[in-house]
Amino acid sequence: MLTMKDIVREGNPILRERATNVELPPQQEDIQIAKEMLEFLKNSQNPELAQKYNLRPGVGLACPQIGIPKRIIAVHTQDDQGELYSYALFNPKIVSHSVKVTYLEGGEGCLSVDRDVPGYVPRYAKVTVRGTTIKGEQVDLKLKGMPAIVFQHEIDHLDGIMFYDRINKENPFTPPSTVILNR
Ligand SMILES: O=CN(O)C[C@@H](CC1CCCC1)C(=O)N1NCCC[C@H]1C(=O)Nc1ccccn1
Ligand code: NI
Repeated sequence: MLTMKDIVREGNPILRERATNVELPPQQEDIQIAKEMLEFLKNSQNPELAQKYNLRPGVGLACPQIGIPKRIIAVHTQDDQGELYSYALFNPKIVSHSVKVTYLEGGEGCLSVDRDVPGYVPRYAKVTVRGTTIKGEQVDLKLKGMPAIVFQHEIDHLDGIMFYDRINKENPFTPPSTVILNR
């Protein structure tokens, strides 16, 4: 099982690389990786297991974070209606998004970042994410709220982008507003 020792931390160049697409249909090796990533998230959200194995609770994980530069992500989170979003996706990409931008009030963190980096992280309020599931099916996930934010955080990892890259340098707490460009 994956534990925190498997999570690479900032400074490791792999977090700044572009991860490579996995071959489709997904091969056994990649399916195994995806399953272990999802398992880690479930374990990390189980108080007994998190304590027993000293896991930091995670709602998402990207393959580069376990030292493998492949385009595989796992998400295990709830939306504000309490609906569970539990997915492992191969080669995920945002195929459409809202103009509207949102952000987590408390800012974001990262299991690969052992420090607090305050500030609002602008995210699209709604996204459609296309990817391939462990079963080999292509899905288009229409997401908003927390799931939308988590998927965007994970897909950024596949392109070597860390959450703090998106925080406004001048004023980290400027609420990211959607500027409709004046034509
Ligand atoms: O790339 C993936 N990662 O780095 C794990 C991150 C991913 C989330 C950060 C913001 C959006 C996606 C993660 O899950 N965390 N970041 C560090 C703190 C703990 C944890 C977290 O935010 N937990 C949480 C948040 C809301 C509700 C419940 N739990
Ligand atoms: Ni992260």
